[in-house]
Amino acid sequence: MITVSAARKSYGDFLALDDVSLQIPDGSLTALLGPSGSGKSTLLRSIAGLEQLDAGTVTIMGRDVTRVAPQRRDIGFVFQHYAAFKHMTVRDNVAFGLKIRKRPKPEIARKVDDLLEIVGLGGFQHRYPAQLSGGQRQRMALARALAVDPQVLLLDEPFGALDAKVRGDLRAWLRRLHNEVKVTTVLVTHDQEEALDVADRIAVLNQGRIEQVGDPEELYDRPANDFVMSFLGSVSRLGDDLVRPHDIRLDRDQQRLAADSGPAGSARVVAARVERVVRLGFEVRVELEDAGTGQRFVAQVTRGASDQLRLEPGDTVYAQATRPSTLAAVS
Ligand SMILES: Nc1ncnc2c1ncn2[C@@H]1O[C@H](COP(=O)(O)OP(=O)(O)OP(=O)(O)O)[C@@H](O)[C@H]1O
Repeated sequence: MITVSAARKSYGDFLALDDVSLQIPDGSLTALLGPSGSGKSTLLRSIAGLEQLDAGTVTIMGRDVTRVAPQRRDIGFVFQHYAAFKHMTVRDNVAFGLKIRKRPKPEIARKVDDLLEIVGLGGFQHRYPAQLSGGQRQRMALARALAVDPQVLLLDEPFGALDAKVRGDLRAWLRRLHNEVKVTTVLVTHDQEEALDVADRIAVLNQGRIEQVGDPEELYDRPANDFVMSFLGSVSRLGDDLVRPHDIRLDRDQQRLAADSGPAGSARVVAARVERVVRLGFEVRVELEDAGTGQRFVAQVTRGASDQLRLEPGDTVYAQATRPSTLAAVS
C-alpha cells in the first residue's frame, strides 16, 4: 500500500497540493486523473521523492519514505519523454539498473530476456533507441523500470507523446502487463478515456485537491460532484438535470415518452429543436436546443433509433433523461 497523508506542496505562493490524502492498494493500477495543472504530476513526483513535500507524509509498504531519496524508495519511474541511453542497445538499456547493482551476469541475462519478451521487444534487443518507434521506446522504458523489481511503478503520461492508435494499443498492453506482473502501479493521465480504460482505481484531482477516488464504474455511475461528472465525459444540462448524451431519450410523441418513462420516473419531458444530426459510425449524435430555455444539449442515440425518428434539422422532438443525475444542479 502507498499512503499519502495530508500532503501539501507550494511553488512560491501557488498551492499545487492542498491537503491531499490517498491510499493506493497493493497490486492496483491507479490513475491520477485531472486537468492540466491540477497537481497530478506533483503528487506522483512526491511519491517518487523527486519533489519534497512542505507538509504531510508518504509511506510505501508501511515504510515512511517522506525524507528518503528517490533511489532508495524502491520505485520504477517512466516519463512521457523517456531519456534512453542513446549509445546503448535496447538490451543494455534494460540491463543498466541490474549492472549498477552488480548482479551476477547470468541472472542479468535471464532477467533481461524475460522482460524483453514480456514487453514484446524480444527481437529488438540489439537495436539502438533511435531505431525504435515511439511506442517501442516507451515499452523499453517500462522494461527498464521493471528490471530492478521495484515495489512500485510510477508512470507520468507514459503514452502522452504518441498518436491515438499507438496509445490505444499500449493501453491494452499495459493492462495485460499489469495482470501478469501485478506491481502496484500509479499512472498520471489527463485523458479520462485512458483512465477509464486501463485503471482499476481512479483518483480525480482538481486544483490540488482530490475530488473523488473509486473504481471506474463507481466514478462514472455515481460521481461525487459536477466536476467529476463533467470530467469523466461530456454532459449537458437538460431542464434541471446534468445528463450524459447516452442517457437522453428522444421521441416525436410527447405522450409516449411521458407514459413510457420507465426507471426515469418523473424526469421532465423537454421540447427541443433539432439543430444538427451527425452520424458517428454506429451511433448518431443529435445536437438540440431546448425550446423553452434556448439551452443547447446533445443526445447520442443508436442508428436504429435515429432512423426510426428520421430527424432533420429544424424538427421538433421531445427529450427526456433516462438517468437524470442525482447531483444538485448548479446554475
Ligand atoms: N517546479 C515548479 N515551479 C513552479 N510551479 C510549478 C512547478 N511544478 C509545477 N508547478 C505548478 O504547479 C501546478 C501543478 O503542476 P502539475 O505538473 O502537478 O500539474 P499536472 O496536473 O500534472 O498538469 P499537467 O497535466 O499539465 O502536467 C501547475 O500550475 C504548475 O504550473
